[in-house]
Amino acid sequence: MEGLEAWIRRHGRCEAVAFQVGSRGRGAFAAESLQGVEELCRLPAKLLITEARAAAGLPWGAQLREAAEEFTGAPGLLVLTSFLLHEDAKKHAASESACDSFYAPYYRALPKDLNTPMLWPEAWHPNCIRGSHLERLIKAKRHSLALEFTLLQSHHEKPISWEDFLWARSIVASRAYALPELHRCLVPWADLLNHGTAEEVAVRYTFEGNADDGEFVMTLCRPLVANEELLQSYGRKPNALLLLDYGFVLPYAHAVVSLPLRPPAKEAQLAQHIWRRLGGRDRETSLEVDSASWTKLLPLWRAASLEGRETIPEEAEVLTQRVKDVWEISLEIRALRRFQEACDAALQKLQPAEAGAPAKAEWEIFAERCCTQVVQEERSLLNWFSWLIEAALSCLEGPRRDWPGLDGPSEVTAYLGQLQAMSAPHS
Ligand SMILES: C[S@@+](CC[C@H](N)C(=O)[O-])C[C@H]1O[C@@H](n2cnc3c(N)ncnc32)[C@H](O)[C@@H]1O
Repeated sequence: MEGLEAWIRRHGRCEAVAFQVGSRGRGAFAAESLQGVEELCRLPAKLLITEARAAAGLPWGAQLREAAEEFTGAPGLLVLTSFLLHEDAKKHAASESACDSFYAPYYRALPKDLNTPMLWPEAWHPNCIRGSHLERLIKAKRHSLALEFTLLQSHHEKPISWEDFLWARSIVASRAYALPELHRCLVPWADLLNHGTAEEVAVRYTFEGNADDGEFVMTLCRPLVANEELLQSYGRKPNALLLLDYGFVLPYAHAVVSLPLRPPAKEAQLAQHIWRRLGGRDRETSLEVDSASWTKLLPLWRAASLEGRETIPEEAEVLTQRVKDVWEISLEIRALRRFQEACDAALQKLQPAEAGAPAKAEWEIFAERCCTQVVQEERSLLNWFSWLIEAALSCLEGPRRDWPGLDGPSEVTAYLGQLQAMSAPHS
């Protein structure tokens, strides 16, 4: 760390921060009590490994970028990974070994051992994640990593190992910033700050000036007492994504599940027409749903629940609009039942919470604890959906004595909105 700080001070500025190991691992702490808005670091552009600089530093940079654009939304992450491999950064991580790269002080401050699902052994598959959304995410990630590795191998002059690739890819996934001016980039010093919730975050950052000679500036945005940890935000992410890219979970973060959504029957022309107008796919798809987005799926479930008709009537556009809002009580009941069936099916697929062989290694105990928490959150979210649907159905189907004034679907929706606001599962 001293080498990194000396390097930063030679080229830019960093203030008032001490690096220590705390409850979140190594992190940045207030060296003294800090009041008001204070500049914590000012880093000239040349200290940042931007995707443009990485591409320029690789003989195959331009071709790799072009090829990566074909199959990933963030090609810069692959270019940065390739650059770390080309620079042999892993060899210098957490070591004093000789390195003639300009970024040597940064590489030496990088962690050698990481624990994210990308680095879990391929065969390691904890029982608790079977059937979960988390399992789908991990499988999809492994699949895309294999494709990325093949792409990098076809560009690098020297052979690269799978282990080195996974290390470099995990470093980039867990540390790269996305700055509007520079796109993806590694920012030495700043990337030592751990992640906190919106209430905990104590810094904000910006890039001033142009890409070649601008500066990355991090500022304090609330007072801190001495030794308090300085936290930044990695974005409002569900625990499944925090686990996937960063290898940790928060005690309170929102859960996500995937629910199967089946298109209406082929012969139900009107339903098919409305389904497609709403963006529904031709085949069964799994949609990611959380406690904030579930209502956006209701129109699709309504469309899928429409009774078949031979032809598309002239008023089909009007009907599409009605399906987006709440239309009629019987349709709403059928749609909610479909939603409930999808939740039940997803719940059935989850393993009992206590399943799983006892873990041995330290990384395994930690990984299994994180997985168990994420899957428990999925289960809670699915149970919460079921509870909401039950509340809605008893409202729509029952005598509605308890809720006088709830006469039509829109009142029911408003009522559900209130229930949702009061009871959303935050943990
Ligand atoms: C950008 S780095 C932060 C610095 C890192 N702790 C280090 O020693 O280099 C991101 C990594 O820090 C750890 N981390 C960040 N925020 C965390 C948190 N709230 N709880 C636990 N670990 C956290 C995770 O290992 C994550 O992959």
